[in-house]
Amino acid sequence: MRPVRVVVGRLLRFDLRRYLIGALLWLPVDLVLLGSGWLLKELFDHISGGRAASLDHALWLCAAFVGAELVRGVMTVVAWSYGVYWWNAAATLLRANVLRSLLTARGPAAARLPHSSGESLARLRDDVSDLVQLADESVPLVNSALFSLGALVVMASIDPVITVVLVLPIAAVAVLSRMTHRLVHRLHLRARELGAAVTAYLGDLFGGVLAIKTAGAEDAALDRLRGRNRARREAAVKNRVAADLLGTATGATVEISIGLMLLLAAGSMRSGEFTVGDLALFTSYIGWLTALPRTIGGILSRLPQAAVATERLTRLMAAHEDAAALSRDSGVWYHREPPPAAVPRPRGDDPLETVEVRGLTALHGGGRGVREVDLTLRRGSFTVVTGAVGSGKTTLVRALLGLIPAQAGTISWNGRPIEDPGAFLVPDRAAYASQVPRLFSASLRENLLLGRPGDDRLDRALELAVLDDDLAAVPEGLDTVVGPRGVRLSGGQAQRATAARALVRDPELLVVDDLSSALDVETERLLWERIAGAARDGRGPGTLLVVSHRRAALEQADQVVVLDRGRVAGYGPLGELLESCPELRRLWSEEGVAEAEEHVDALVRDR
Ligand SMILES: Nc1ncnc2c1ncn2[C@@H]1O[C@H](COP(=O)(O)OP(=O)(O)OP(=O)(O)O)[C@@H](O)[C@H]1O
Repeated sequence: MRPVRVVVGRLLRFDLRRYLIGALLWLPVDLVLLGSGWLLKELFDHISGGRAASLDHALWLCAAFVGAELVRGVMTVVAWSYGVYWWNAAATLLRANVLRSLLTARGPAAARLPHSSGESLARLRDDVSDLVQLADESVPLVNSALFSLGALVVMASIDPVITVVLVLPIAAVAVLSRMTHRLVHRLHLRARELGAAVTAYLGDLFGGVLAIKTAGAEDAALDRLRGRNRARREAAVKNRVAADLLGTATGATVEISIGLMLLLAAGSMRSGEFTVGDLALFTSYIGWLTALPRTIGGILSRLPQAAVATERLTRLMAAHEDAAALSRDSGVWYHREPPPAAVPRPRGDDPLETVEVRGLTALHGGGRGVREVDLTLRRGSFTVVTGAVGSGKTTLVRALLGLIPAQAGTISWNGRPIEDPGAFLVPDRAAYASQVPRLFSASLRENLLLGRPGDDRLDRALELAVLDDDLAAVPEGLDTVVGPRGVRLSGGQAQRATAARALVRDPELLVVDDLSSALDVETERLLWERIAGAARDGRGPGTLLVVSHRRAALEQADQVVVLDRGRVAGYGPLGELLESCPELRRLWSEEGVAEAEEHVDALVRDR
């Protein structure tokens, strides 16, 4: 439970002033209750003739009671509205810390994310809410404890015996909550898990609408959704029934208490020791006295939920970050402007001379990947990684860039080992254009710059990525909204946009993962000619690491790395390898056939 204490403690402190103001606003709400009970007692004593009756006095008491209740109503609205602000700020803090760690902290973020984005979102929504809710319970806990103390003192001063007897059923509520909290927790957790599973599946469905339609799998997909929803509904009903049963037991306690009080008070009332006003006061306090055991029961049942939430959220963050980082006061910018973003590293600071990879082993869950790869990238070199499908090309470049974890090996920059490649090999030291393009629903300009200032680098990047002609064809040029909610670019355009996004960062090392899947031979040839030409003239990234099996790329290369089932099968200049490496010869001849076929197809199309 220590991590939960750390998170809740920090949540309470991060905006202490607002938290205290919120708590103080609730205080009168509970204290007015004490006063209302006393006013009721006075009123009923007057009406029942327990005191010398005076209509004026009774009316004043009525007015005071109504006034007190009005004040309580207004204070409830004010305190609640203010509390919402704190609640949201606390939730934002947790979410911002998780996102910050996912986006910036050391270590590959992909390894920390659950399999579906829907599940990640469900965690950011539900787990965060569980933690903030627990912290928020501290206010009713203190207030109901203060009210209970005050009420018990007042009641005991009137009739200590009845007070003690009344407390017994209320104590029973606390015991009941304690006894059932494991069950309630288990049911809650199950409902949460199944809810997250439905959210995750919906996310998959939305992402895969086209695949489902083209496979004619609509019914099967809906059946599966219904199945998951059924399980979720059953869990939700059980969860609700358990919570409501507990609530009903609490309500019944109040009625039992009132019954007990009537039985016990009957004799004293006849003798006049216990007045109608006392009865009114006791009745008005009893209902509110159950708030304390209910709040304690609620906190006890939330504690295990909060432990699960803390663990799940911490797992989304980098390995070295813990509950303290989850709730670190990194600032929530509601009313102020956030501080300016960190200024990119100035150029010329330790420029790339060599990047050396030694004994790099990066394996996926099934044991596939790359083993013991050695490779040296010199300033100004053009290196092509090639190999058959599944030979480990993507794994190699991603492990080099620290985007997936490596089990062994070192990567050095100018002879010095890089401790955390994921944090070090970033723009403008290195930029990566991945094989699968990812465009956001924003203008093409925003997609390429992603927060960088736009300058002449953008035009140059568009030209090097052979996107300049395509731009003329899209309706609003760089201002055209692309991505899932905009104009759909073709596969080749999207891949070149990804390449342009990497180029605009003006990196010293440009890493490009297999563009050939969506580019025709001629476009790819033009692209490598432009990029290699720019590297020679100093107008583009000096050092290139490219995954490709196309002749267009291989012909530009100073050195080629041939991978075969995760191991280096050949490493050197193209000419030498074509003589010494059978695997490259095989790939080269296959590629020649493919290019010839593509050429013939183009001729037929043009005719
Ligand atoms: N996330 C993963 N989990 C498990 N296995 C993986 C994962 N990613 C890749 N692999 C496996 O690792 C091996 C190398 O994959 P990789 O994507 O690096 O090959 P590649 O040479 O880039 O293939 P392609 O030419 O198809 O892009 C393959 O056998 C692949 O199935």
